[in-house]
Amino acid sequence: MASGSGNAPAPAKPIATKAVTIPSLLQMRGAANKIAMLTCYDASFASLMDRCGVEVLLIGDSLGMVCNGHTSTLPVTIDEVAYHTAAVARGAKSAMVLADMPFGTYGTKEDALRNAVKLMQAGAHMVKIEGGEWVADTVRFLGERAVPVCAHIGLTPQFVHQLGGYKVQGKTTEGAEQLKRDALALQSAGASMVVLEAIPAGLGREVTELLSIPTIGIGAGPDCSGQVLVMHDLLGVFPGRKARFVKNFMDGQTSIEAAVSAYVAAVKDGSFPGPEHCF
Ligand SMILES: Nc1nc(=O)c2c([nH]1)NC[C@@H]1CN(c3ccc(C(=O)N[C@@H](CCC(=O)O)C(=O)O)cc3)CN21
Ligand SMILES: CC(C)C(=O)C(=O)O
Repeated sequence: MASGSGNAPAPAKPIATKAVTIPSLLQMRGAANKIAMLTCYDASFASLMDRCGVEVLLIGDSLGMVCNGHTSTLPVTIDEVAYHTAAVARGAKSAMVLADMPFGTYGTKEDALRNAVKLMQAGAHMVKIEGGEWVADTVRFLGERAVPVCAHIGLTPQFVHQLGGYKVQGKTTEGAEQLKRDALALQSAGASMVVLEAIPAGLGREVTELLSIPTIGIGAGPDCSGQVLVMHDLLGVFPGRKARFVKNFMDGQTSIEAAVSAYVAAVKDGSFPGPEHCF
């Protein structure tokens, strides 16, 4: 307790008080200051997460599963993501707003630009695209037209039918080599960040060391530049099967704010993910 503070309680001080930007995320990566990302779908949670110091709010196409009860992300439309993005953008003060490009919205570069513009005009600061080397041209095309891109490789849920389920990727030597080629191609194309989903922890570390842009892991081990979770998993309210990388941060907490703060603290101090959350 600070002395001489009188009777007035100290006002709750938000951790992130300055706008999170692409340069500030790059700087965090360089300083080994872990980046905390969470999915977010509405203004009230955006405000809460922002106050708790979450640096990036992802309007994930997971919204089709956690908000709408679909069994995959494929039914999600660009207008649905734009609607939730506008809500999150109204609630966020400092956090970066990152919006997912849903299934079927970036098949051609022209489609990608037209749809990304909808998300940027709804309030996104960056869009996320699933795919490797083969989407690098799209990443470059968007970047050249003022749309920053976060790439997403490893387990890419829009490919669920080709992958045969939500399975760990990059387990074979060939798979791991392809993932590294994908990561480098996406960085060269101008990606500002890359999400690594459900890959062996060692590969998550290797890809992070290979790149100079931030890597954000979900089931990709503790050595990524940051971590992301679906908020319904963090709060223990998703009724479906839990992936290995999920941790319920409500355990032992009495408020959502405390749970989100515990997540941010655990990402920052490196205690999340633990070995039990890794592949
Ligand atoms: N609530 C929720 N959380 C998520 O993380 C999430 C969604 N929904 N919807 C979109 C995708 C789907 N995701 C998933 C879903 C399941 C697993 C899963 O159960 N994986 C197995 C891997 C099995 C293996 O190959 O060994 C696991 O045990 O974790 C992984 C990612 C991630 N995303
Ligand atoms: C699981 C995260 C990374 C995501 O892409 C989503 O929420 O859709």
